[in-house]
Amino acid sequence: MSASQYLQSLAAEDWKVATHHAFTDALADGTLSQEKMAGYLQQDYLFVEGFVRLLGSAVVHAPTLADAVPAAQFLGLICGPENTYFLRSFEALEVTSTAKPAPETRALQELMDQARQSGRYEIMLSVLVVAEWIYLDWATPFDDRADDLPFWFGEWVTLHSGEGFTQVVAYLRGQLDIVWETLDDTARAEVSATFTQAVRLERAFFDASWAGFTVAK
Ligand SMILES: Cc1ncc(CN)c(N)n1
Repeated sequence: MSASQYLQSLAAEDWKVATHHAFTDALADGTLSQEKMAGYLQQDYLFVEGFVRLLGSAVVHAPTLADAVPAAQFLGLICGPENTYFLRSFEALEVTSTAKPAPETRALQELMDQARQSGRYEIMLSVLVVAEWIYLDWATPFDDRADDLPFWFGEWVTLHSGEGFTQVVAYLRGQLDIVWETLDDTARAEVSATFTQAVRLERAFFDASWAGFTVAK
């Protein structure tokens, strides 16, 4: 078992709920209300800012150029097509791009800030791996439906599935698997705690999205 598989197994219950969630099921079959989608995207856009800073920091801390390049390319995707997707969605759903962070969003923002400020590559990777791997897991089974949905649903599935995104997750997991081998028991325990907390917070974010965030108009 790889280190990333081992870490996933530590959070098996939250992982299962987060990747088979009523919220993402409804999103992918197009039955999610526009109100809930708008609220989710507004909160998620607040997540993206911290995520970009964290991913940028991982680029800085990658041991070699070869290790940094895939993360830097992924950064371009987030700041390009994904950022544009958010802005187009806000316009189409007729809501503003700015909202007040909900408690579940703040918890994720704090975790990302802590990971970035730790200055430790393995802690940064723990949060990044969870964020992207969970999305790959829930979105992949719906990959073939994306074209039949309004773009704010369909493109969200497409951005988190397919060959390119599968490679992003494989790269992030691979980096974590490699660095894990260099860690002592204390550092491994810290990575495990960060990883399981990240899974818990991702699940809580979907739970709150399904309950419905207040939408800023
Ligand atoms: C909360 C959250 N976690 C992960 C992802 C995937 N990029 C996201 N958009 N939002």
